Amino acid sequence: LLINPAAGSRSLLRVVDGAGNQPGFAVDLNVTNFDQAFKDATTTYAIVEFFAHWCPACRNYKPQYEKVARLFNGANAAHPGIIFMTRVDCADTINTKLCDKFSVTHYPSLYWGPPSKFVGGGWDGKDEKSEIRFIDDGRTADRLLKWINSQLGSSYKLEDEKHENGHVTHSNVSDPGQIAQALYDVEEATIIAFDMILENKMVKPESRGTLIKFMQLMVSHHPSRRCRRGTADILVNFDDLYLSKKHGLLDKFGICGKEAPRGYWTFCRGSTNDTRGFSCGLWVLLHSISVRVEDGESQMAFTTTCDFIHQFFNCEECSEHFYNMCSRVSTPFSSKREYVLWLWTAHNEVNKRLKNTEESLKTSDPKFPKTIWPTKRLCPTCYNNHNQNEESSSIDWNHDEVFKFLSSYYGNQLVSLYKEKDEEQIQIKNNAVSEQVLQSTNALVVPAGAALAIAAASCLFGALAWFWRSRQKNRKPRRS
Ligand SMILES: Cc1cc2nc3c(=O)[nH]c(=O)nc-3n(C[C@H](O)[C@H](O)[C@H](O)COP(=O)(O)OP(=O)(O)OC[C@H]3O[C@@H](n4cnc5c(N)ncnc54)[C@H](O)[C@@H]3O)c2cc1C
Repeated sequence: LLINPAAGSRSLLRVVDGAGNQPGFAVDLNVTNFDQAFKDATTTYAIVEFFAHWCPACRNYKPQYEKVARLFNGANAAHPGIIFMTRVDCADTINTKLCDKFSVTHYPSLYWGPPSKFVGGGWDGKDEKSEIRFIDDGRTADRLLKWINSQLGSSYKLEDEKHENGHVTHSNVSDPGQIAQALYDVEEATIIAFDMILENKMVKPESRGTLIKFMQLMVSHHPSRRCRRGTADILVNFDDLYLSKKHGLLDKFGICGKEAPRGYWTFCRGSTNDTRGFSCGLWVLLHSISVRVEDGESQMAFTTTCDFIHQFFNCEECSEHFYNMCSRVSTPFSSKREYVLWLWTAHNEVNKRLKNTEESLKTSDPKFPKTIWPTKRLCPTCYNNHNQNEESSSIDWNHDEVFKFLSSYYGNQLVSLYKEKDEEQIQIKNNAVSEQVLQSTNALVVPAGAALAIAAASCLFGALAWFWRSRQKNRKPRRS
């Protein structure tokens, strides 16, 4: 029996069950590995199917369950990082006590909950507050997926396929719908960026302000709701966490909360593990912030991003080259359009440079060669001259169309797909954050961080943008 302890990771192993059946997508667990598997799971939710191998209905149910597990488990999952799908054979005597703990009375029985709640957990059907729930309508694949969709507010379909990087030669010229998958990558890139900053102890007195400003930008304009909220939580506690050197506490907070998936790349997955990933996710983060800022914030977003990349992106060549491009800007940006188009042009300058380097050194990802972007196929109207070769050194761009395209691609196509936490939890968090604000006396944190965090926790992001801007205008000079 095989089980990958990093249950949610990309390399989830297929399992051969005791009866020598074909490997499946659902992961077979037993009492010896049950707790560990859920401790290690990086998904937001888990499902456990309790079955008995002698039960004919369970044998018939297995292909149904597998159809759903295919969507969420394994290297080819269409929706990785969301649900860890498992099964336990209650007819195996070593599992008797485990099945008793979940009050399993008939087979198959399905349970749903956050992975951590299954660790040492159980279910007796009486505790209404239990986060583990009995799935009362999952008898076919269709019905189980419908039940899942009703929980998550999602619209997954049994036919969904992984955004397959390899199915066309030039994947980055293909399906515009793929960008919807990028939200998880943006979250992961955010987590990695902040992990690196902490691990490498990159926050110095001279770079602290840049980090705070970038986090403020994220609180208002990160496309992921849980990253906005996680960042707000950290900002509120920023002084405690950094000045008191309690860096370990940051793990407790999590820049994108604790539920954001780790170990997956979907939109940014390269054809090998050492291409794409983080740097692609970082670009998508920067673009998605750029299309969300207000006109009046564009210059601040530009300088903050330039400083952040310069001080915290620890690819030296990348950060220096990017900063050079920043330094060439002589007139302050007065509109979001200008900033969005500048970032797009800067990215294309990097693409152009890397295209030559990668071609000569043969280091490109064969399935993702660098191109001037967007290609004609992705945005035909971005090109004034439809006959012009995309490789041409001076493409006649229709900048209005490019701006429209970028605003949609990185804006409303890139949004949080998961369901909001329940209202009660938000309220608790909201109260906790408000408490912090009342107690805080730090001039920097209160206006810039805590106030944002309250709004973030309340999900009032429209109000937040207005509130923040008015604060920015009225902000008193910092205490030295
Ligand atoms: C700020 C920054 C500077 C970098 N500088 C360097 C460097 O100097 N040297 C180096 O070797 N690597 C550099 N990198 C890494 C490099 O740019 C790529 O991220 C990496 O090679 C992975 O490429 P990719 O194929 O995933 O596409 P990426 O270039 O990472 O792009 C990610 C996605 O963004 C979209 N995209 C592509 N071009 C544009 C555009 N012009 N505007 C908007 N969206 C676009 C595409 O959908 C693409 O798949 C830098 C990364 C960043 C974030």
